Amino acid sequence: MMVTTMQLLLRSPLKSIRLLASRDCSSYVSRMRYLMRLKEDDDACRVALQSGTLMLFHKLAPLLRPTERGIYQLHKLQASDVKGILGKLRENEQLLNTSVLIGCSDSGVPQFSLDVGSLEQAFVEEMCGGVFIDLRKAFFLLKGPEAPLVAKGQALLRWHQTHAYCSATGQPTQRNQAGSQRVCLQNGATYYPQMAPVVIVLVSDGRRCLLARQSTFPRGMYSALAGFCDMGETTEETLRREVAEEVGLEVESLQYSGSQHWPFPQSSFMVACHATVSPDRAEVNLNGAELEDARWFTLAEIEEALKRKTPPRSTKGEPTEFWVPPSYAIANKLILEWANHRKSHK
Ligand SMILES: NC(=O)C1=CN([C@@H]2O[C@H](COP(=O)(O)OP(=O)(O)OC[C@H]3O[C@@H](n4cnc5c(N)ncnc54)[C@H](O)[C@@H]3O)[C@@H](O)[C@H]2O)C=CC1
Repeated sequence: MMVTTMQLLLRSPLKSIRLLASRDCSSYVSRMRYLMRLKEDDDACRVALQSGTLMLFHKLAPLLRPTERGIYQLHKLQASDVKGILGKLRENEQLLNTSVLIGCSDSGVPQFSLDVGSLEQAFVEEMCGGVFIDLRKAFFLLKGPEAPLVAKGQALLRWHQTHAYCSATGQPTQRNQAGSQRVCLQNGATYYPQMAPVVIVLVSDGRRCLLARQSTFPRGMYSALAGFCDMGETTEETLRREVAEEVGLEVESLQYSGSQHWPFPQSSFMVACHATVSPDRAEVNLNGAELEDARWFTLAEIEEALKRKTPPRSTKGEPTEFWVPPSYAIANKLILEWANHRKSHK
């Protein structure tokens, strides 16, 4: 009797786990190698564009599509859809080639983003049945992995819009088809898209956590401390310096939590950590030039704030109570982790 591969897999669960793992891995590896090739080979990238999906932006505002259930989704188009719109407007199809490569879906479809800011906004919206929405608002509306995807798409387009000239020669720079680099036509210098590294830290004294607010924050919102890395600094050095500068405290220990690309106001690479200070050296000495307030919060206060999906508002529509950044911000993740840790160690 012939034994099929599937039957063999069913007989040996351990083997099947190994096989599935290696298949998943190879599909991830092949997708990453494919993207690598598209970044290196302009012709291959132009071919991929014809069968890939496109996220449209208008002056950096992403195109979303309202669904029947009242939620918004990223509106993904094909190259042929965009060509149709360009044809109706009698615009040159070359605009399509200004798109940038963002990634590759799980099923291996390449993803691009394109800014159609030179076209009439209302016409494109009508043609696509979507609406261009400011990125901050879009972040609130999108669910799951769509928010980071749209942030990445916008960040790369923004970088190209602001790096059309070489900072050494003042001459135009030329991009590759994927949009992963620009080269100065005069001196050959290569420029790569950049993010500014930022350390964000949730400080705890073991019992409470420290949150702060700037005067520019929405009313009532407190967040973890954050600061840009100085040239040559390590994560640990930035973290210790920022905590000392902003609230006058000395960090005793720190622990890495995670990271996030943050598109506001421009691309930052957020490195998130937890840190502790000694409870008998926890008196805040505020740097009023940077912060409006910094306070210690108890677990009960934090749990209350985490429960609120939207900030509580007065009749005039202004937030009235303390609230924390929404779930898509890594500050929220830090606060949630701290609360869970405190609950399990009470
Ligand atoms: N995703 C999240 O959960 C959170 C993200 N953030 C982000 O972290 C970043 C840093 O936060 P803050 O220090 O509060 O920001 P901030 O925007 O108040 O910047 C503080 C100062 O840093 C300097 N600065 C601005 N851009 C810089 C750059 N690219 N490189 C070096 N220095 C720069 C300026 O002097 C500025 O006044 C901001 O982009 C902010 O949006 C902050 C809190 C939460």
